[in-house]
Amino acid sequence: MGLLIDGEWHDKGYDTESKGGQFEREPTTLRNWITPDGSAGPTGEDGFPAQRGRYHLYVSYACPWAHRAIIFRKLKGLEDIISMDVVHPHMGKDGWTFDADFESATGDRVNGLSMLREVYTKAVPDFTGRVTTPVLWDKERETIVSNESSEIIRMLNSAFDQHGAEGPDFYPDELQDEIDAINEPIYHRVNNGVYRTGFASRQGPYEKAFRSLFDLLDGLEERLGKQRYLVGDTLTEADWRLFVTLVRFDAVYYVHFKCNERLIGEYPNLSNYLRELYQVPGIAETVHLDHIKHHYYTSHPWLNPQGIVPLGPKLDFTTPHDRDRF
Ligand SMILES: N[C@@H](CCC(=O)N[C@@H](CS)C(=O)NCC(=O)O)C(=O)O
Repeated sequence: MGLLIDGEWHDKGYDTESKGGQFEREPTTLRNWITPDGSAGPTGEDGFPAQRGRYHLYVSYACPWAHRAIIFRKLKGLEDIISMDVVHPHMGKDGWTFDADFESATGDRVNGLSMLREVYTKAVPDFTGRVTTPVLWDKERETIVSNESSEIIRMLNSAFDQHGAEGPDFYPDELQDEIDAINEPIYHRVNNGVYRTGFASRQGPYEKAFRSLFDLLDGLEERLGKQRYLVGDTLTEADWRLFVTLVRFDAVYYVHFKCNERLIGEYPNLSNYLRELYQVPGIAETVHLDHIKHHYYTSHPWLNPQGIVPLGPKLDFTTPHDRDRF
């Protein structure tokens, strides 16, 4: 694992010690937007109009942030409109690579590169920052549109409506305030919270992140006992953002990140909700537990020095759920 500084690769992990043992995720910096007419979005520059065949997603099947983008590409019917390549699940001293010797890892079929960091330096030769997935690439301008998943999913949700996108609107105008309001704590305390728990390098920050995570999971369990989805009876972006963490939880976060107060399988509402989302047509094929387990258990040697990938647990998200009671 490492990062680019002025375009040069440095094999360096996360610096939690200078932050008192806390893990802090660095903000993403490449934040342009694809828009229907190519005008500028809320951040970044203009010149990225929605077009069939022009854009490409680089993803990891292991990564929850990339998983959001994979889900939106699938549910919005964009698979023939936006192409996609999948990195190797192991993130070692070179960071993400395009080695294709793992089931469903594709290599780089657009730029023919061997490491994801080369995609970054092709776009920004003096790039400084972590080399993260997902990356939304513009084949025409040969540059990165965005590496911020929360914004990529908003583009996929609405920018391609005139170019064959289908499926529901997961961020409808009338629910935006409520969606934003629930996304905020879920991002800090659950999506990023599992990382804050797992990457904490001192006891105090670990316990703080752990408590904040499970307090919110308890709150979500209660909320989902009263309504079908996070925002009433409409399946929205907020649910997909939570789903990607829940689906990894029992296989990885519970053990590897020491998030072990309770399994998701032990929460009646959260586990039924997780199964309902998993069973939405198209979603199961976006979930690659082999990539997920291989990535986490082999890519953080300070947490799991031998890199043994556990064989369990036995998980079955296809059994019936009870969410149609709402
Ligand atoms: N804010 C980014 C975060 C993406 C992210 O951190 N991805 C992880 C994989 S799960 C990554 O590529 N990490 C590489 C690193 O930290 O060096 C997003 O949501 O798109």
